[in-house]
Amino acid sequence: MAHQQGPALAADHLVKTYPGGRGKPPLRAVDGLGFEAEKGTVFGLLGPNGAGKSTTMKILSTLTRPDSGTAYVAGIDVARHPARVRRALGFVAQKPVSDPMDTGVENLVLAGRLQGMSGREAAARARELLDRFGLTDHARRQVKTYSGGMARKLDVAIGLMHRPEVLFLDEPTTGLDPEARAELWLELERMTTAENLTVLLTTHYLDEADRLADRLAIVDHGRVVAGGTPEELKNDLRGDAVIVELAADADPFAGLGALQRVDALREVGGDGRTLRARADSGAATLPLALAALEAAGVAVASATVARPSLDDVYLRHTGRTFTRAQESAEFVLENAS
Ligand SMILES: Nc1ncnc2c1ncn2[C@@H]1O[C@H](COP(=O)(O)OP(=O)(O)OP(=O)(O)O)[C@@H](O)[C@H]1O
Repeated sequence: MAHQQGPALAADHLVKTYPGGRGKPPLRAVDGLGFEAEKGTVFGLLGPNGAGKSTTMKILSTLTRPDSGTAYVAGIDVARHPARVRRALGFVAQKPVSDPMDTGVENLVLAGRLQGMSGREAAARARELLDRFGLTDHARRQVKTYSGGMARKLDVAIGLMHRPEVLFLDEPTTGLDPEARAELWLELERMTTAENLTVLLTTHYLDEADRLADRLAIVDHGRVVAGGTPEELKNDLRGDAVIVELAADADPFAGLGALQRVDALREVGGDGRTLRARADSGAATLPLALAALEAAGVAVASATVARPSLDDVYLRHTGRTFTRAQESAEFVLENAS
């Protein structure tokens, strides 16, 4: 099924607006978004809840149509040949697709049969995938007895039954405990190599994007605000982050003023009692920052120096920390329900 020349995934100027409903204005969930992913790589769409990642994935997987823009999967135009696109991709949605009353192997074989595989072919592929995901010993147990991590692995295996060229993973580790997340990361890394897959991954976990994605796009309000390899994005920031947590009774504005007067600090900003800045050498600059705060009478609770993280990249490009963006997205979701 070698369809394509050029990138395995390409999206250009995608726009998608949802009707508002109940007197609310329409919502532009995707607003001119574009990216390209090379064959055999993992491409990450990183953004907080509501940034437009799932909608982008739905457009690329033909589940919804964009208002405008183009998208290609495995070199196939999504708008013109949706059935061919669906054959070329595997989709692992946020919600489980397996039937909890069926066994693992039954779920896999059914998925294969639905994709047009013969019974024998489906059984062989199921065995192969159960082995790859370490589920062979649990193959004949009902899925309702599986742990969250095992059920997620089965979902990924179901998405792979028909040997897709491209696998879409929508927030694959949401809801898993740290151990299960780490194990799934390992499996995903092994699998992408073994199957020579191109993977499109959405995530709101910075560490997941950092670990799994060869390249990523940071998505905010339906747009790509920055793109590159995780290393490139972090290196672009140059220098260390200096983070100062002020004492409960300290005045954050006085703290900001004091840090802004330290020559070696740049990009000074604050979020409540947390003040952040960048410095070429964090270790050398931290004492100067603390001295400036002390001279201004601003009490400090703790101070840290850190190498640039994707959180810093996000802050640089969106003006807010990822944690804050995620919290406000969760607040909106809770109040909408
Ligand atoms: N079918 C729909 N109808 C109306 N609004 C929708 C619909 N689907 C998504 N939205 C809204 O569009 C915006 C983008 O949602 P989307 O699910 O694409 O974001 P996301 O980055 O994937 O977030 P999440 O991690 O929560 O899935 C959100 O504000 C969401 O509420």
